[in-house]
Amino acid sequence: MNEQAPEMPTDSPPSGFLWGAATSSYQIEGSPLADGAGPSIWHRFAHTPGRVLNGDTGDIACDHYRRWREDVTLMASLGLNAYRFSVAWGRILPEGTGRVNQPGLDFYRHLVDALLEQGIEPMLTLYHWDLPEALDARGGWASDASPGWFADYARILYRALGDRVRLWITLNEPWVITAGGYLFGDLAPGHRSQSETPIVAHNLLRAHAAALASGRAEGIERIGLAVNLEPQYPASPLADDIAATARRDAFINRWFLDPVFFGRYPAEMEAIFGTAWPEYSASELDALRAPPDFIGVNYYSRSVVRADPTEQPVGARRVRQDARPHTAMDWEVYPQGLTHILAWIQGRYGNPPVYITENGAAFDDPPPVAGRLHDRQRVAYLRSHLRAASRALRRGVDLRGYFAWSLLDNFEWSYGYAKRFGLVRVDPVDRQRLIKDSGRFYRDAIRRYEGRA
Ligand SMILES: N=[N+]=NCCCCNC(=O)[C@@H]1[C@H]2[C@H](O)[C@@H](O)[C@H](O)[C@@H](CO)[C@@H]12
Repeated sequence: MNEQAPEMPTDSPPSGFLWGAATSSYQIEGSPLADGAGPSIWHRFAHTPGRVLNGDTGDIACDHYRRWREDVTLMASLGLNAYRFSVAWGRILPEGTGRVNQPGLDFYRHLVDALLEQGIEPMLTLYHWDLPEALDARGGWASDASPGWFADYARILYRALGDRVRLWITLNEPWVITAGGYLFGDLAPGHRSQSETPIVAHNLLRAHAAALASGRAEGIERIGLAVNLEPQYPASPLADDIAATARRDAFINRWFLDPVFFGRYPAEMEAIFGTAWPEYSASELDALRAPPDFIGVNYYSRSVVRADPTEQPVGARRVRQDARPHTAMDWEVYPQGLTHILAWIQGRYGNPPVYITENGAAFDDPPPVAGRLHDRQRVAYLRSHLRAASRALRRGVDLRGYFAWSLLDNFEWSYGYAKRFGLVRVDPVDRQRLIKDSGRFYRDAIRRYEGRA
């Protein structure tokens, strides 16, 4: 058996299924201030000593801002029929509001046109963490004005690209934006405030609702929300561990989806944040109800949970499953969790359309040999998770597509370039692209699934 051949069930996916790869602006583009762009909070954060491993920044990254034509050709050679990317807000509105920077709009219009010419469906994420620095100086996502800023920015893009982009995502991972940027402080803007955190989360939900409404007004029909979801499993049947697992499930998985689908927060949130949890009126909560046309699921791993009062604010911690394989991020490889979380969405939120908008793994890749890079662990990860997605399809989940994270090795936030998720290697010195075995595997899997193998 050819070890690269995908051992996957032969049941083919629904017609029109999207096979893509995903990236984000700050992680791949480089040239953060080119052609009139304004700096983002990640430009400042990365240039702040001690914030990013090895002092890495996104100043060059994958140099995609200049190599985007080459990268579109690369996507076509992989047989992708879709590509998920994000727009850098500061390229469009250097000050975050007000004056539009036409060269920024032109960059994304050229990219979209090149994708369409290759038969690749663009999926545009409006916000993937790179808030304009000028808006952070005005309070950022903690500001009551932030939903309006976001809706105005979204409207400019809907009007500029709405005739050629059919799939839109408002926010990428509001949980990570909130927890990483405002609670734990490992991501930009690097705050550590229990009182600020629920306010930021509420403003992000208001911003999603405002961008959805402004999209509807512009006739945009398919607007989603991308969330990182991580199934939580109790470490024991002890009541304390069961309760801790429910709290962590609310904190990670239901904090944002329940408001947009039900117009209410999970009951556990008040217990988690205590007096820092604001009082909300019925109308404030109902204003959060803004069900997306699809859910983007970013799946990486699961957690096995034990109660731990020292781990605040949830009073729960992840228990490492030492006997199981882990990625270079120390995340357990657990493909079953993908099937479980997709079935959970199906049951809880009424079987909405779903795209797996991110799934992949960082491993310490071996060096290339004779023009090949044998990333066996990543091939195994992809194979097992594509099979897990196939099992969800068999259970009737309305799964519309799969986007591998990531197309390219790129800037992995506070880890810099030390963690590599790409199907394609990017040389740290000259940024030359080299398709890894995982990229070849994915290409062959697409052909087989689409019956072209
Ligand atoms: N324990 N544990 N488990 C998993 C926790 C996942 C939270 N991080 C993400 O989802 C980020 C998402 C981001 O969109 C992308 O920009 C990042 O590059 C990838 C890789 O890090 C993922």
